[in-house]
Amino acid sequence: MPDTSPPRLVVSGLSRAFGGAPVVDDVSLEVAAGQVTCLLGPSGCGKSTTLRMIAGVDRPDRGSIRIDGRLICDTTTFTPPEARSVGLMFQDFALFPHLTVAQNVAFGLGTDRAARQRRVEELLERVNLSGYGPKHPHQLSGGEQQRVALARALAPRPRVMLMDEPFSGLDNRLRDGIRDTTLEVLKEEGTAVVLVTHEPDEAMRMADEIALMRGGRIVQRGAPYNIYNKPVDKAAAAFFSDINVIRGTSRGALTDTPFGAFLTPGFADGAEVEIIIRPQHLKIDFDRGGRGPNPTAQDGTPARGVLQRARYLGRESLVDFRMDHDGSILTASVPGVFLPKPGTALWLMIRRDRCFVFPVSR
Ligand SMILES: Nc1ncnc2c1ncn2[C@@H]1O[C@H](COP(=O)(O)OP(=O)(O)OP(=O)(O)O)[C@@H](O)[C@H]1O
Repeated sequence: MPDTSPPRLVVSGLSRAFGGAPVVDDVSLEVAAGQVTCLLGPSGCGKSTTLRMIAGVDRPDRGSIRIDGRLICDTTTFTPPEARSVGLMFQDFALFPHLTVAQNVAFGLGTDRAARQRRVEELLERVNLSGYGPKHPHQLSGGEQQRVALARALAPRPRVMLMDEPFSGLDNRLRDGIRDTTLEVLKEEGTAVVLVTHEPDEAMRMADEIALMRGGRIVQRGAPYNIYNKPVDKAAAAFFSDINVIRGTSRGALTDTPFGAFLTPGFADGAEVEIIIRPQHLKIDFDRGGRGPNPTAQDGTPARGVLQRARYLGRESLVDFRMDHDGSILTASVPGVFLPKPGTALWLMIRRDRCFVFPVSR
């Protein structure tokens, strides 16, 4: 039987202005039980304000919020935060220092002692901290404290979990492991999650769906694969990685470039376009006595450039070229170690299936 129950969380047309300046502008979201939606965007784009309205610590000027189909907030209704069944986790999550780990986790639970104890043990096991119950927060590492905070937030079985940059206070080396543990626990608990982050890697790692925000609006929503591979515009592409931009003019639905002609359907004759390509989708070939490889349907025509700088970053090498045709700099990334000397002439080709074409943005 198809599931006809409403999504766990439905946010419709949420808007908020401060001093007349819109900060959140017509934001809509649906999050199903067991799903993680990441609000992703640069600092100041309105992510935290959106989260605060869902939490009930701020009120929207317009729009509505529903949990399990129940209206908890619109311009006339306001359910207080503690009655929303919402769990919160923020960057500066503070455990109660005078309480033990077990008491921290049990904090929001009811009065049935045995049930409390069962839930605390269950959660400490889930976050791999069985046996830590009697310790105090100061005896724990930052990562362990973070896991206790997660257990505490999840203990009352919130219908929706709201997380604002929950990992940003942690050491880089700890982060990936804690992200994975957190995701596993959230999935086991089956709660709907809205996670705010400004880090694309974190969103790609955690999210079932990414809502990309800019200037208070959601500019694109979708699975990480789609957001990365079908960005709505140049800025959306650039948010996830360095990009290369090649400009041209569309004629007869084609744009001629030193890398051959690109299909640019839907553009009027004379329209200026930008062809966007990520560094990992540039292919490099060696110079064969002043010539590159032969053009192919997939990679187009090679164009010659002179290596300016090559850097080894561990997993890959990043190589900057000054292109012969116009002196522009293009950046290619190559898996592993690739460190030719500056001044080396090489040929670049562009993976046609990996390009995005947009109107010129000024
Ligand atoms: N209570 C407030 N009064 C006035 N301005 C506010 C208030 N809260 C937020 N703002 C402003 O709204 C804008 C968006 O803030 P918000 O915290 O939602 O952004 P964000 O995307 O979460 O960014 P960050 O990652 O830096 O927190 C900012 O310009 C901020 O200064």
